[in-house]
Amino acid sequence: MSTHAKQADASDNQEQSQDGQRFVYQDDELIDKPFDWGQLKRLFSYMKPYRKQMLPIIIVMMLVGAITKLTVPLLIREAIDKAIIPKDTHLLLIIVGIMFAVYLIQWIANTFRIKYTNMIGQRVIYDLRHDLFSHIQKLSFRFFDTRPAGSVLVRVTNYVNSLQDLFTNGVVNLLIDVVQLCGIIIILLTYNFKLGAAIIVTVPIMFFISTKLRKKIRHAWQDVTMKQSRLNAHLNECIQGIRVTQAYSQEKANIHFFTKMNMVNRLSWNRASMLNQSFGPMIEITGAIGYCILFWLGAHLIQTEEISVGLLVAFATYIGYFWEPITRLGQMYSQLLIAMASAERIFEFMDEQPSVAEIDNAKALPSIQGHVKFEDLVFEYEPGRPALNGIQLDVQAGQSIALVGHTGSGKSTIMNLLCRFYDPNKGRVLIDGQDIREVTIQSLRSQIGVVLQDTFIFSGTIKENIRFGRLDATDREIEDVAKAVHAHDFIAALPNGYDTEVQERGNVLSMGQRQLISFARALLANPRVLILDEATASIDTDTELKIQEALKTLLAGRTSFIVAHRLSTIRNADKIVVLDHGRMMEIGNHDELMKEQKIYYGLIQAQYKFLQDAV
Ligand SMILES: Nc1ncnc2c1ncn2[C@@H]1O[C@H](COP(=O)(O)OP(=O)(O)OP(=O)(O)O)[C@@H](O)[C@H]1O
Repeated sequence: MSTHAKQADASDNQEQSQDGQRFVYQDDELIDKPFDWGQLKRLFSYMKPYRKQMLPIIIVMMLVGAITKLTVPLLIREAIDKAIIPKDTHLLLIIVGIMFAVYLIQWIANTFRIKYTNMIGQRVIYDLRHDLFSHIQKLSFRFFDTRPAGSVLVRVTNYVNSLQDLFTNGVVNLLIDVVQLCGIIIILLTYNFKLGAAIIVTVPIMFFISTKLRKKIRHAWQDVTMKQSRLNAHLNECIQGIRVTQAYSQEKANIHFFTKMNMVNRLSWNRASMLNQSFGPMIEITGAIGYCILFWLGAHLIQTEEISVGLLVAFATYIGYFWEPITRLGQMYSQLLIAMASAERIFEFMDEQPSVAEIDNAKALPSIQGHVKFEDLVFEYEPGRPALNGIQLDVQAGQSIALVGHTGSGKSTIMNLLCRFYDPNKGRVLIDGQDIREVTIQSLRSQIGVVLQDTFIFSGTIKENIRFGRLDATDREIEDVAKAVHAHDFIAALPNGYDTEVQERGNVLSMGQRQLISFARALLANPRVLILDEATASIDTDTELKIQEALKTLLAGRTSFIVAHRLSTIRNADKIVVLDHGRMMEIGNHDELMKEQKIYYGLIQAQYKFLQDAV
């Protein structure tokens, strides 16, 4: 990034943070890097599968298109010199006929070329996006911990899109332009070296203007894109947080901030578009210089009978042809740089290895009984800040364990390690005596059910949301599990029952309803080990009772770990583990721990007091 751009950017960001103090957006750096051939090669490897089927057709069509285009001025010369001036109507008709045929061939060639380049372009983009998405799906939690969802999203959508142009037009246009430009230069120099050489002088000037000005224009458009993505990020945040905004009456402040961003966006667009508009006239002026040289020198050469009038007109037509490939070649370079930068960001994600990886000879975990053992676990999300320290726990198959402790004490982290979303820094997690790092991730996770506090409901029907637990479940099985967890009644009362569409994140459902659906989902999966992060939100007594009943069904016969908030759940647990700052402080059942009158006792006392105060 240039110093100027950096400064502008920094001051911009600062301005925004000073203004709002709330919204500060991190931008990807401006794209201005040296060309990376390795990256280009990797990118083009995506064209390999289509190399044999489509590329030959495209190249032939491209050559036919370029050659026919270059033939037209020569036909004009023939027409003027041999038919129009000598008044040979018959020959003129023949030449016009040939010209028509040439245009027809050119049109057919271009149509096919565009069709096939679009096809290749679309397929390459499809493959690239597919690979990127599949890879991201496999990445570990650590990856998502450090990246906002927005930045992942932008790479899968915007950056992949920005490569589309390169594959659909860029590459083929580059070849066409080079062939066309070389063809014109050869023709000009062959037909009249003196006149040809004089006109060609304008080529480097055009090229210089094109690349120099284009660079400025490119930066200006990148600035527009950056401002727009900030605007998008802000818009997204505002819509997601609209309830909080309205609850705190912050609409005015938000509108004010948005207006400023909108204005900055408009100004940057104005600048880019002004620069863009100045480009055309500058190239035209250079073209005009070419015409002046042509007509001045050309007229002289006609007088000395070195060239014919027809050739002069043909040369004038060729000058007209210069401008298109030169402009495009200038554009192409910046397009390539942008594409390379996008590719770099895409490949950066693709090269990211899941931090939780399978060992080479990982075997499938056989059907488990559910005996879980944590051996001296130590875990840090960030170096030097242990989230868990010396966790030692032996859980027999079928036991239920309640994990309690203050917020941030490490309850969810234990669950994360059991599911192998992270690997411990020290120690082991064993299931039925098997170290979970030695088995395949799929075989491990498929035998562990997880019900999270923030129940995720996908867009789709209620039925499909429950089926997420086991994709081959029948409708009957879905209804059975829903009945077992007491979700059937409320689902049946919905307008379309099990086929009712729920929007993204299940906004139309209440917290309790969402929980019941996630219980049904987990019950359908029928795992031997179940992890349950209880929702803290208080719900009405009726739903609370339903959830308790549902929980009984869900937990029966399974090894379960519950981040427990409800007194009823805690009381019924076989073992209660009390955590504090990542350490296990107490372990025992409710009565034992109450007798000890230590941390657990204090927590329960506090909860009772809270409940009593609330009544
Ligand atoms: N993804 C993460 N990256 C870095 N630190 C994290 C991450 N997740 C949790 N932590 C830290 O690890 C510690 C334990 O967090 P954990 O989520 O296990 O606590 P918890 O007991 O489940 O809390 P709560 O009851 O609030 O959910 C906390 O200090 C937290 O700040």
